Amino acid sequence: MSSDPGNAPAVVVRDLHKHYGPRRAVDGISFEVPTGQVFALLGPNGAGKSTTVEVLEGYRARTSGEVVVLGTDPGRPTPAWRSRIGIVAQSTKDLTDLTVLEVLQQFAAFYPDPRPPEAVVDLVGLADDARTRAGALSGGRRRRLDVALGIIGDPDLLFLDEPTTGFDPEARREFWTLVQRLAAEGTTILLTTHYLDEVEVLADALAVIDHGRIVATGTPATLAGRDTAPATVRWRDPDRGWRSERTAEPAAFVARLHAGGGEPDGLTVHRPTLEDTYLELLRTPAAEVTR
Ligand SMILES: Nc1ncnc2c1ncn2[C@@H]1O[C@H](COP(=O)(O)OP(=O)(O)OP(=O)(O)O)[C@@H](O)[C@H]1O
Repeated sequence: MSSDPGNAPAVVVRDLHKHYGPRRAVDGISFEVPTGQVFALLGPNGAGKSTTVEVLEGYRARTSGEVVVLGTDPGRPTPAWRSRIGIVAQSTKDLTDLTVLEVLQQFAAFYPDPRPPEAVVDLVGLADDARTRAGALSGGRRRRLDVALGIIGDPDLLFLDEPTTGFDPEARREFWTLVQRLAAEGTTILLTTHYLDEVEVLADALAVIDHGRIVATGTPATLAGRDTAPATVRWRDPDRGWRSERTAEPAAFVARLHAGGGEPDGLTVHRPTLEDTYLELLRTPAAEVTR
C-alpha cells in the first residue's frame, strides 16, 4: 500500500525525461501540484504537455526521473490508484448506441465509490440530453460527456487535457464554473491548455513549458514578475501627438502629467497581461529566463 499523507502534494515531478528516439519530448522538468489546487501546464504545440500528463496518468513509460502521483509511482499503477484519478483526454472516446445516462451508469460500475450518474448528468449540464444517444451529441456536448466520464468515479485528482477546445464562449464559461465547483469540493486538477484566459480564471498556479522544459512557474498574477513589471502610460499630447512612457511608478507619472496640463487626452496605463508575459517567455532563449 502506498503512503499518501493528507498534506503531501498530489503530484511530484523531479527531473522527468521522456525521449522518443533522439527527440527529447520532455527534457528534465520538475514541479509539484499541492493537494486541492488547480495547476495549469501551459505551452505551445509540441511543448511536451501531453507527454508529461500521460506519464503522470500511468499511460506512458518515462525515460528517467522521479514521479509520484497520489503517493504512487504511475509507472506501477494499481487498480485502487487508478480509481482515484479521473482523465479527460484530448481525443473523445468511441461512443456507443447507449444514452448519456446509460454510458455513465456503465462507467460508474467500474469504480468503488462513484458519484450518482444522475447527479453527474446535472453537474455537467447534460440533463436535457440524459436520454439522448451518446453518439448523437454535438461536439461541445460530447465534450461534456467526456468530462462526466472523467468525474464519475469521484476522483481525488482530475486531468483535463485541453478541455475546452472547440467550445463556444458560453460553453467555456459553463465549463469553468464546473471546474471551480469541483475545485471547491477539494478535487486537485491538472489542466493543460493553450488558453491564457482559462489559466487566469481557473489556475492557482502554472508552469510554462516549451521544448520539453519549464521556462517559468508561478501564479497567473505574478508569473515572471509581471505584477511588478514597468507599466506603459499612453496619452495624446495636444502639440506632439501620441506619446508613451514606460515607468515603474505610473501613478506618480500620471500625477505629474496632470499637474502639467490637466486631464490627459486618451490616457491609458498598461501592465503586461498574462498573454504578453507568456509570449515574451516563449521569445526569450531558455538560458536567459529567470526561474
Ligand atoms: N509517440 C510519439 N512518438 C514520437 N514523438 C512523439 C510521440 N508523441 C509525441 N511526440 C513528440 O513529442 C513532442 C511533444 O509532444 P506532446 O504531444 O507532448 O506536446 P504537447 O505540448 O502536448 O502539444 P499539443 O499542444 O500540440 O498537444 C512533439 O515534438 C511530438 O511530435
